Amino acid sequence: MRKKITVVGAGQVGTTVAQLTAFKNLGDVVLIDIVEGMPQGKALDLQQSGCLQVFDSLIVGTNDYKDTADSDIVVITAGVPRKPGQDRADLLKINAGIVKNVTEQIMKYSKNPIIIVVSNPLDAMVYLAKEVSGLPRERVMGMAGVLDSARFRTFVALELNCSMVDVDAMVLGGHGDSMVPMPRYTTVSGISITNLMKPDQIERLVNRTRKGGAEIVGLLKNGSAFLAPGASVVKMVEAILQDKKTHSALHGLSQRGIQLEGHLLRRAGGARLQRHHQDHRARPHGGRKRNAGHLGERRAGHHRRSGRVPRQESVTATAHGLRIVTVS
Ligand SMILES: NC(=O)c1ccc[n+]([C@@H]2O[C@H](COP(=O)([O-])OP(=O)(O)OC[C@H]3O[C@@H](n4cnc5c(N)ncnc54)[C@H](O)[C@@H]3O)[C@@H](O)[C@H]2O)c1
Ligand SMILES: O=C(O)C[C@H](O)C(=O)O
Repeated sequence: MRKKITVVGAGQVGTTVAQLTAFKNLGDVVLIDIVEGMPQGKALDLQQSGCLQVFDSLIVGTNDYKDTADSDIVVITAGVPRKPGQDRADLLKINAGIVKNVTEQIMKYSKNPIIIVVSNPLDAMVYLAKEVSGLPRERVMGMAGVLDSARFRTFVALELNCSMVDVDAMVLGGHGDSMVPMPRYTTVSGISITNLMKPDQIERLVNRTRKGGAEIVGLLKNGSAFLAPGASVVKMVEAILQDKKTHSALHGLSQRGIQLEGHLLRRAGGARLQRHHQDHRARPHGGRKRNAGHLGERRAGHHRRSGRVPRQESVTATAHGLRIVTVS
């Protein structure tokens, strides 16, 4: 049976996901949006590239959730992107309504899909989709780890003037300024960048990675990144459908089942939040202060050496005074 991949939201990210999914022949694609005619037009356009790009995936554009029935994977990109000067969290109210509605519609027609959430603020939207769908946590995940790691890899490769393919990077934590790039476990052909770069160089790249999305929003002025995000989603789709067991799948799946304590509650008001006073920043070159980035790095390092995939990583995001628990 051919796999069925539904992409909700036929905007910038959704269209890129549909196109790359088809180009890689990963299965049939359903592209759904609330705007009438638009997903149909894009689907037809994409279908007509099949004989040129050599794929035989069937591409359906629709506004009707019946067409999404029995999807194996559903990618949720529906929602508003941020504008320059906005934080991802500013999208929470509007996108929470959209993601809730989309998840309810999806679950009417697909019993046991794997959901990959893209809409921002990512961690909160993953949590919402998991709660609304009622699916087990391993079937609801967000796309961010793959993208954030790809950005770190790119910046390292550009800095060292080496091939991006030789760079392996790890970024843990939520998709925001509190993300934790891990320099000691970021390598070029197996050599840690802490042996290849000066501390201030690394700090610059870590900060650029954390602000990677905002940098592109500032340049585009009307919308946010979509090419690397689309490619990141398709990397995850491919890893899942082909059970690739690659570490880049781990990056993606490390976002799986994120439980974001307090983010939604904080907006709802009145919730008691866990506040942590530790500095959340990763400290690539040590220092006496133990912080969340360091602890996360250590734990991940231990698991890497022992060959085990970390079952659970805790990362403290002091930016919002919240505790994010990432379960993989
Ligand atoms: N997780 C990440 O790393 C990452 C990366 C890039 C973008 N994003 C987020 O993904 C979202 C989409 O970004 P984009 O650039 O594709 O935006 P876009 O505006 O180009 O596309 C969004 C699409 O969603 C559609 N939509 C809105 N409400 C809908 C609904 N109820 N049902 C179906 N479709 C609906 C819109 O009509 C539009 O076509 C944004 O929230 C953005 O912040 C996240
Ligand atoms: O920055 C954004 O708002 C979009 C996305 O989260 C990204 O990191 O590119």
